[in-house]
Amino acid sequence: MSDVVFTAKDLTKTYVSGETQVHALRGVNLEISAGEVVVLLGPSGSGKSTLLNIMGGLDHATSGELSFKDLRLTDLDDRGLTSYRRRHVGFVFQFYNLIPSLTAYENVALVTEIADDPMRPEEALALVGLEPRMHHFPAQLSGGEQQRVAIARAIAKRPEVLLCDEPTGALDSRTGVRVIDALMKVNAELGTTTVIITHNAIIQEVAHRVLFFSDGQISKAVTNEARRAVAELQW
Ligand SMILES: Nc1ncnc2c1ncn2[C@@H]1O[C@H](COP(=O)(O)OP(=O)(O)OP(=O)(O)O)[C@@H](O)[C@H]1O
Repeated sequence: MSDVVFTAKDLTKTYVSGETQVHALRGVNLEISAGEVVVLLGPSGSGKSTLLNIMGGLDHATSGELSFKDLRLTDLDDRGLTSYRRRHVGFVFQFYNLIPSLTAYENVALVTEIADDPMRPEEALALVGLEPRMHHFPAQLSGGEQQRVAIARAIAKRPEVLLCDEPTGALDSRTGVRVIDALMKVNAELGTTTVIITHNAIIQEVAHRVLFFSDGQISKAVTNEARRAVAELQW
């Protein structure tokens, strides 16, 4: 796990609206290696989503540097970021944003039709344990199952990076565990570098590394010598 995928140096983000400035990131330095599972923890407003959005090419930093491998993201304009996002990044958000009139299979196929070297939708759905339900519509699936469809959709284009913002935020413990299980399986089988924001501190135990955020900075980084198996998680 020594190939570095992300490098951030003194990364800052300041939101300005009228007279008000919000310093969302105040000098973030980090390296994330290929295949790592990194969990971001920290109080509300500490800058986790801001960092994830900048890493995913959804937003621009104010100053500092951020690179994805040899690509300096902080030098790219909107068009460059869009192309980076399409080729390399999968996103999973708290709300699944599935299209209600399409089946699980069709929701995933929407992405595979426009990707360069995609998996087959059934392959992506099998990876998250949903092949038997692939012809169901979102309304016929539980919240956890819908989130697993969203994960299948995010990974079907074989992104190098999967960025997850509160993927279990809307789920109860049992279904949340299955979602984390699906993310860990994708990481193990495809080697997808995975960053997970969560308010659920238990989830840190499955990570290779945990970054604690406080007031726009990483206040502590902990490497887990022994990762806990997903089956042992409970909240
Ligand atoms: N578009 C925006 N405009 C202005 N301020 C913003 C914007 N987005 C985020 N902020 C502010 O930046 C700070 C960091 O927000 P961010 O969403 O990154 O925190 P977070 O750690 O992800 O919080 P949460 O856990 O609640 O999602 C907060 O003070 C927030 O209000």
